[in-house]
Amino acid sequence: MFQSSTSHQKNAIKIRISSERNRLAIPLHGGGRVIFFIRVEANHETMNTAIAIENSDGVSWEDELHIFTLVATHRVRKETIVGWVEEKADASIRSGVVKRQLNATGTPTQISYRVDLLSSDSPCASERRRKAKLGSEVYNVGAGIQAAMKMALCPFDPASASAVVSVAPEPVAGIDLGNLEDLSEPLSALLKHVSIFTNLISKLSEVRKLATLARSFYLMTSPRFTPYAKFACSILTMAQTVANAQKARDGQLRELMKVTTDVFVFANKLKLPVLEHHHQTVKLLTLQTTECAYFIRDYTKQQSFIMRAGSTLLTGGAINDKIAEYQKKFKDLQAAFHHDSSLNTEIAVLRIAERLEQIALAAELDDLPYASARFDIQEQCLDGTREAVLEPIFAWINDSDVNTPRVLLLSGNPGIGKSAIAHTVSQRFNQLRRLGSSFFFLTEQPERSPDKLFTTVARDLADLDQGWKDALEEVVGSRALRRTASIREQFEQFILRPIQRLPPRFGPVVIVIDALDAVADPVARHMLVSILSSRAAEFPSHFRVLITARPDSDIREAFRNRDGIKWLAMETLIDKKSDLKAIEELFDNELSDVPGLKWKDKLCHKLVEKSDGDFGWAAFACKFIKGTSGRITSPSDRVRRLLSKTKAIDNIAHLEADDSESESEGFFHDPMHKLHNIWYQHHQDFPMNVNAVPSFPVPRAGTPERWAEPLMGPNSNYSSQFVDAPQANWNFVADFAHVLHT
Ligand SMILES: Nc1ncnc2c1ncn2[C@@H]1O[C@H](COP(=O)(O)OP(=O)(O)OP(=O)(O)O)[C@@H](O)[C@H]1O
Repeated sequence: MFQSSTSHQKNAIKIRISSERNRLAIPLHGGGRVIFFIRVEANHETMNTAIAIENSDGVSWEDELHIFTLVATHRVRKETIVGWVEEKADASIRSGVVKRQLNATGTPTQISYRVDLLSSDSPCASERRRKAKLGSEVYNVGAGIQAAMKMALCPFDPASASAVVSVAPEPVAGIDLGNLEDLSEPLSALLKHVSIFTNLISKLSEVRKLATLARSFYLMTSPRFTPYAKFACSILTMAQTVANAQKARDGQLRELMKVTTDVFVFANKLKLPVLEHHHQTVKLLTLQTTECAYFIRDYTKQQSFIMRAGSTLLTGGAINDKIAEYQKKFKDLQAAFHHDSSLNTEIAVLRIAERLEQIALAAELDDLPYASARFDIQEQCLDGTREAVLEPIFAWINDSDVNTPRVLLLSGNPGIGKSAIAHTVSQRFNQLRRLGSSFFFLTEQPERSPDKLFTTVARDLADLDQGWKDALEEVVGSRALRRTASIREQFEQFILRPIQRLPPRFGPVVIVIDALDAVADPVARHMLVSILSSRAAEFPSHFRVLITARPDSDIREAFRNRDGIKWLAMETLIDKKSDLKAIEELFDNELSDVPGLKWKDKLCHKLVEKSDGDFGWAAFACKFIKGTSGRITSPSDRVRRLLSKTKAIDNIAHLEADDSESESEGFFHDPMHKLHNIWYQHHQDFPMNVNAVPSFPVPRAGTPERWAEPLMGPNSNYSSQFVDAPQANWNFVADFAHVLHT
């Protein structure tokens, strides 16, 4: 094992490991596929190299590890240590390739490795510099614990970060600020145990998923532990970097980390069935750790934050009280494991609980128009799906860099799954008590109108945060103002003004606005799009506003190349392979019990292929196959029916014709959805002229001919409705008719 000397600890060391060809003669037990990997241990942390498989040349790795100690392991069904080397990482081993005999193998086995000091222009060093310069670590939250560990353990190079190390501020009264370097050790230990825990509960999630998936597709209530544990790890990792880079100390914070670590050490010793039994406590533990991680990250990072807050409510006393509350919560959680009881309390969150001073006159917030337009737990992404889209969104939310764009536009074509993402993000941050507000526009629900957006957001924020409530009550002023219908005035008075009065906050506050494209009123839409795209920078740095929309031309134009805006196109993020796998799982769970349907049958697997990764279609297919009314009664016939038709929207009408009694609600039954899809299919652009379209009476069932009838026949009752429509609509009508006939 390499023993790192103190003098080397601050340097990044690269270890390149490769076995000597034909020399890794390790006795294999029991046959089967043998996988080799190298486990490296350093400072009580472990990590594995990529997997290698033996071939005629032996086994070799080309991997870079930025830590010091090394153990080689060999896995035959279960993990077995087949040999190791132990060595001091002194100058002698940095003189080129080193060959060593592995200890503890039956047959003499040699491996060779090289240890290099990283040059200052190596990717690792420049990556570290880049991140240090940004002042925060940007992590792909979902990339997994190993990645987080890798980043965390990349030894800190003071030279590369010195340009950005800030000078510790004067201590604020009541807060013991000293040398933060002292925090890196407890933080490291906490990170290690959170990471072990993440791996542990990922297995638990698997167990739970089986049970969950057996339930209805739409009812996804499974506790989603792993993402939070990953959050916590990633956020703690950021804190660790900052803790390394800055000079301060806080004994209480260290104590909090110790208490938290103790809980994880304890929890990590529990067996899976026990954790399964305590799933509510496990969930609370992961949520509480994430909340605590935000606190530790921002506390260690933002001395100026504390300075500014010092004069208000974030005095040392308030922070100390909160740390004590966090500690108590963790102790309660540990006790819940001990006493076989479950905790049903909410997590402790640092909020400004006391009232702002000098509030002139508290106004009645009920006067502010409010729309019930929040997220719906049943509309979330199917568990484990769309991680490739969710992860960059979580990383953006958790990025503590003050320059992070406040607004993220997630664009995507109709039915691609934008709203499902918006519901998922809302739900996850709601559980963390960090969802400021969520507003889902729906064409068919006009009460979710644009002139209620900002007032609803303002009231939701007031429910979340007493400080916001105070600030809002103070600024809303007269009744006339509270009832203003001007979107701009609402934004300025009910969002921006309270923001300016607020002291800084710990951790992110997330606001989700879904389906901006569904705002039909052109004047209101123009105003909303303009405000959201041009005034993003006025939100405070911990605000994250996620907006989803189809890529209509007005939205594209407004959000393109704007400061403070991040734009992700869903099409570029989707991982089709994993979508297909998730759809297969969905079909498996939904259809395997359907009487008379042999799910394992090739026919059914063709459904997966046919879905082409489209969750909307997959959900529709399940519903259709399980339907009990209509002319086609046998589920297998229904499958055949689905497979015999193209996936084009118009053929769903055909299916309905044969099964006219089948459920008529749902994704493909929404006439507006169909019309938008057909428009997009032909123009690759939005918007179509939505004003004329709602008046089009799309029959809920019928053959394509019947659908086309109102458009095609000059004497038709319906076609007269289009006589006054602008030319653009005639183009649309022509396209629509064309699609129906092809
Ligand atoms: N990851 C997912 N897991 C389960 N269902 C999904 C997923 N993604 C999408 N769906 C389902 O697919 C259908 C279409 O998704 P969604 O409404 O989110 O699309 P959209 O991009 O918002 O469409 P639109 O632009 O028309 O509003 C819905 O029934 C939704 O529940």
